[in-house]
Amino acid sequence: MGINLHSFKKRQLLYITIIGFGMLLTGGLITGKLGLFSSSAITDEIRLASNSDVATADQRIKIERLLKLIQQRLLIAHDVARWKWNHKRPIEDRKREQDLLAKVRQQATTYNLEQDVVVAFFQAQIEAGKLIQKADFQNWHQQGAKSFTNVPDLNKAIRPSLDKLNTEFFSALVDINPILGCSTIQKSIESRTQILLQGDGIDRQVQSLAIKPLLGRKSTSCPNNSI
Ligand SMILES: O=C(O)C(=O)C[C@]1(C(=O)O)C=C[C@@H](O)C=C1
Repeated sequence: MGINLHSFKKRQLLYITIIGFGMLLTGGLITGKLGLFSSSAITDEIRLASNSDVATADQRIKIERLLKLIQQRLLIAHDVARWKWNHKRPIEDRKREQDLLAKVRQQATTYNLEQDVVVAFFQAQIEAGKLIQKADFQNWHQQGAKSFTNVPDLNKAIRPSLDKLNTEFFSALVDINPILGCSTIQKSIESRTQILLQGDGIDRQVQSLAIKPLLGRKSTSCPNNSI
């Protein structure tokens, strides 16, 4: 009796599942055939509701390339901090920041990018890097850390490697710029950030500071998700 009841319940569940799938399938076919809900805004919403990352493979490559560059730049901040700790120099160097931002503002025109967007992006990278440096200093103060050995020179090695990254940043920004306004892309940047933008000192605050300018554009649905 127990066994019979069990198998009856199992069969009931199977029927319900089959009917459910059937309804979903016919529903999909009918809406597909009639072209109902075909506006990209609605499909985007449906996709977003079911999956937070619906970027195409090509779009993901662009997003990941940019996030990897952000990560690389942020991790260099530890070397900057070590050099400044050894040389008892303040974390902030306003002159260097101003020079750097003036340079990228100029470069933006060469790359056909909006100047203010580019400046905001690099400013965010500088601010995020400073958060990492400040956390390092705080830890070292608490630990009573001494001078570090084998630290690359700020002017001869570290700053040139930061500058070198800028060329790659521009190429990545040019690539991603046309799709930055898409809500799907913005969602994907946010979700890939949690996975890829990781490493020593890169906490949530640093992450969100670094990607904020990428999410600033008014979010619209992409007319065609295959851009
Ligand atoms: O070059 C430095 O001295 C750094 O500390 C790096 C950096 C940057 O991220 O580019 C960060 C903070 C300074 O105010 C200036 C520049």
